[in-house]
Amino acid sequence: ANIHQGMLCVFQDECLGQGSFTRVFKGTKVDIREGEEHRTQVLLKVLDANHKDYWEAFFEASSMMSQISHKHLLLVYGVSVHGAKNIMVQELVKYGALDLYLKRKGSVSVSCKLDIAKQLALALNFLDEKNIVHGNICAKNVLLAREGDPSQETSPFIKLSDPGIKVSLLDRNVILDRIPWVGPELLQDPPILSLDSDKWSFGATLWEIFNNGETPLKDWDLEMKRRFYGTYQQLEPSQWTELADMITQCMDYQPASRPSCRVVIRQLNNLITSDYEVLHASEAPER
Ligand SMILES: N#Cc1ccc(Nc2nc(N)cc(-n3ccc(CO)n3)n2)cc1
Repeated sequence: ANIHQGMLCVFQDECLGQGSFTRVFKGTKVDIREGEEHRTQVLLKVLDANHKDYWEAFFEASSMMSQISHKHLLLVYGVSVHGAKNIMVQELVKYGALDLYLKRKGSVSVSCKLDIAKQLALALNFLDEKNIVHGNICAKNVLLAREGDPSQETSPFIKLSDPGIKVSLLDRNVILDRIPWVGPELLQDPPILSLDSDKWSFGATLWEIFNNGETPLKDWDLEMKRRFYGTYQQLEPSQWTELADMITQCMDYQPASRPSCRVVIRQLNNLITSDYEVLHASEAPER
C-alpha cells in the first residue's frame, strides 16, 4: 500500500519474538523515490490472525506513534495491510527489547541503568505534556538503540515502543496478567486509564532495569497477582534506599499521589549525581 512517501513493500525474514497479540520479524522496506530504489531494514510487527478484531486498536497504536516524534520514541513508518495481515512497519532498533538485553548482558553498570531510566522519564514527560497516555510502559517496550560503554564514555540510547492494543480493550485476565506493570486503578470497575497509570508502570519498569531485566512476580498465577494489589503489596525494595523510595512513590496506590514526570527527572538527576560522586570518590582530591 502507498503509505509513506514512496512505495512500501516489505519482505519478512526470521521471527524475532512476540508481544501480546503480535509477532515481530526483521524485514526490508523498499521505497521508490525519483525512480530510485531505497532499501531500509525494518521491524515488522504482525497482528496475530486470531486477533483480527483488534486491527482498529492496532492501527490506532501505530497512528498514535506516527503522529508524534521525539528522539526517545520509536519511529513508526506506517501500517501495511496485506490481505488478512495487519503489519506495523517500524524502524529496526539495533539491540531490541531492553528486558532481554539486560537478562543477556547481566552486567550493565548503574550509571547506564540511570541513563536509560532518565531517557524513559524524558519520553514519558514528552507524552505527559501532550496529554497522551501510553498504557504499556515496561522493559519489553523499551528498545535499545545504542549500548552504553563506560570505558568509551558512551551512554546508552533508548526508544519507547508502541503500546500495542490499548489496555482498556483487553480482557480482564490479560490486564490481571500485566500485574505489576498495570496501575491498580485499571482493575477497578470502570477501569480508569490516565497519565498517572504510566507513572505506576514506570515504577515497575525501574524495578526491572535495576534487577537486570528480571520479571517481577514471575510465574505468579492470576489469583496471586490479584491479591498482590488487593493487599496493597509493593515489589521487593532495592538496597539503594533512594531508588527504592522512587519506585514506591511511583507505585503509589493513590494515582494522584504519584510524582510528576518533572519530579521523577529531578530525582533521577540526584541519583546520577550521587552515583557519580560514589563512583569517583576515590579520585576526589584530599580535602
Ligand atoms: N536479536 C535481536 C534483535 C531483536 C529485535 C531488534 N529490534 C527491534 N526493533 C523494534 N522496533 C522492535 C523490536 N521488538 C522486539 C520485541 C518487540 C515487542 O514489543 N519489539 N525489536 C533488534 C535485534
